[in-house]
This record gives sequence, structure tokens and C-alpha cells, in this order.
Amino acid sequence: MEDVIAHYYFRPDGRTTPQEAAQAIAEEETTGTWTALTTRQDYVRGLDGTVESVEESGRGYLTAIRYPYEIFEPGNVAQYLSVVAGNLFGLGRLEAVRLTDVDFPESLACFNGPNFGIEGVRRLLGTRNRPHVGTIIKPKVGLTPTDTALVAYEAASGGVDFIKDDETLTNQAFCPMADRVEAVMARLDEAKDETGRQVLYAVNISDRADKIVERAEEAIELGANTLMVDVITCGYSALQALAEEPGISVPIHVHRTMHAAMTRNPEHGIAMRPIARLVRMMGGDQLHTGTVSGKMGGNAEELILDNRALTDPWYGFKPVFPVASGGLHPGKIHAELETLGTEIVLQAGGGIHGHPDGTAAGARAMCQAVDAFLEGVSASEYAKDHVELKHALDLWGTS
Ligand SMILES: O=C(O)[C@H](O)COP(=O)(O)O
Ligand SMILES: [Mg+2]
Repeated sequence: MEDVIAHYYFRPDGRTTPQEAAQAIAEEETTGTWTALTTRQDYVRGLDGTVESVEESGRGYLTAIRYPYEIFEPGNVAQYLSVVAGNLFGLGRLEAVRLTDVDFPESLACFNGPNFGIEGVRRLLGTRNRPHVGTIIKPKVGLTPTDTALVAYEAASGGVDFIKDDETLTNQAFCPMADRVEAVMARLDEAKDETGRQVLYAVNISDRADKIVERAEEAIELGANTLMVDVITCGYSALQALAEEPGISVPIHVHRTMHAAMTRNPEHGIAMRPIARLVRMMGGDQLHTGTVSGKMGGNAEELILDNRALTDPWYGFKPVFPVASGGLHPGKIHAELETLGTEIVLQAGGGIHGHPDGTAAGARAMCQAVDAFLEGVSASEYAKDHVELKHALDLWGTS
């Protein structure tokens, strides 16, 4: 069986050579500890980790560590993470260490992957060759089910493909999930009668591990046509449980709230790429990966590679829709599409519900910005005869 190769950036402390630091990772995550062991039988040596390479990079070093196949329990993602992203982050001999990527062999990528993926989601909406436009209902918490549904209706009337709850909205007293799903789906049916267009609504079913599948099933029974899960706070195995449940027959939209605690520091933590791979293996159909121009910052070169981890051919897993979200508005659409391509979901919360003429106009302005790009025209030019786009650009500008 093939082994796992994990890639790290690291900076050793002043008393440790780069080779020793890499070796410390390999030992800590396999058969070693801080001192020699009297219990280390010879046969255990076969499970030792190996430092494959160490090379200088910027202020630190890059290393590839080989972890033997046998130390992994196939199909147990929590256990995989405890090896490739475990104690090593706290080792005092490393001032900083960041997991940048993981090569999982096919034998350990033994998960179902996405049930829908990009093509499956496109099939539900009947779209081709264009990005999807989505919105997050704002304010992120506080609206009643009736008002949430009204905002959803207006966004659907204005032309969005996709509507989602925000990451902090689950089943609070001010907006119980069951009432919300029923109200939103009823208003989306109305919008569909008027526009003829199907819109997906991802209800946030994030919950404790032993309840999440039940909550998802309840949402689907009430009419939900998409689910959303906060994968970092709920855990990868929660996503796996949802994706593998036969009764769950709708796409799963994956939010990554809390990721920046791991991904933001370029020298320490976990890069987005391994997270993207895990989400794809576990069965997410859409995943937030970031923007090139939005409010959350981020590195465009890394983002392109993160998105490719979702969309490049990989062990037969369906490609996952990358989602650009966080501070987008119509004036930023050109930059996003130019850099990230059109196989993407472009989401705006404030950039739709903050439009001076309201949510429906905000949705139209986002769609017009996409149309402008697809027609090869600048947003400013297109705005000359598209009033909603004009008002958006007047308020927010084009950068
Ligand atoms: O969940 C998200 O992606 C954010 O709520 C985006 O909101 P914004 O478009 O208002 O920044
Ligand atoms: Mg949000």
C-alpha cells in the first residue's frame, strides 16, 4: 500500500538544524517521542516516519514527510488529522510550522466524495458555462422566519441562483429552523411561479455530532433543497455522516468559519489546500475558499491552487464548486472571475442587501456584473444601461 506524504513549511528554533526539526515532526507523529524508548521493539521500526526532503524557502524550509500507510486507520478522518496535523504544531524545536498539502494515496481516500459536485448542482439549476450568483441572508442573525423568507423571495426575484443561511444562524429562538425552512421554501415556490427559475436554499443544520443527521433529515422533510454545514466547528466526520446518509439527497454547502485561526498565518497552521482535499473526500458539494478582492484578504496564487484541489481530476471524486464569499459586491465581480474563472459561486451578503434600492435590485446588479464579464464588457460600461448595476457602482465603486 502507498504511504501518505505530508508537506510542511517550518522554521526551526535557534538550536535545531532544519534536518533535526523535520526529523522531530516525523518522529512525533509516528513512533517516537522526545527521548529514546525502552519499549520500542524492533518490529515497530517499520512504522517510522521518513524525512523525504528539506529545502530552503523564504525565512524557513519546506519538508516532505512520509508516513507509512499502516499507521492510518482507513476511513477514520479524525485519526488521519491526528497524524498529519497533530502534536507537531506545538513542538518547541519549531518556531513555526504549517501543513501546506497532503498526498493521500487512493487506498486511504476511501470515502464517497461529493454526491452532486459542480455538475450535480448545475443539473438542479439548469445552468452551464456561467458562475452561480448566491447570497447570504443578512443581517446574519435576528430576522424572524417571515422576514428571512421575504429577503429570500426578493433575492430570488432579482435573479440569484443560491441563497444561504449565515454561519451563526442555526436553530435559535428568534428564527427556529423548522419555521424558517417552511417559510423560505414557500416564498421560493412563489418566486419560481413568477420567474420560472429554481433557486437553492442552503439551511444551516450545524449541530452536535449525534444530532446533525437528524436535523438535516428534518430540514429535508420540511422542503429544504440544500444543506449547509460549518465544517471546521462541526468536524469533518459530521460532513462525512451527512454525505453518506442515504436519506440525504440534496447538495451540501460547506462553510469554513474559524478556518482563519489555522489558515491565515503564512508560517504556522494549516493551509486551505489540505482542508479543501478533506472536504472533497468527505462529500462537500460547495466549499468557501476565499476571494481575491473581498473583505477577508488572502493570497491569489494560493487560492487558485486551493480551488484546483476542488476541481482537478482526483481519484474519481466529483469536482466541488469553489465559493468566493466575504465582502463581494458587483464592482468586484470582474476581478474575481478574471482570476478564478467561471466555475465558481459568487456570493454577496452586504453586496446585495446593502444595495440602495433593496435586495431585488442588489441581486440584479450582481447578475448584471456577471453578464458584463461574460459579454467582455467592463462593469462601468455595462452600467450605462443597467440602472441597478449603476447604483451599486455609484455606492461601492469598482475595486
Ligand atoms: O458567510 C459569508 O460568506 C459571509 O457572511 C459573507 O458576507 P458578506 O458578503 O456580507 O461579506
Ligand atoms: Mg457569513
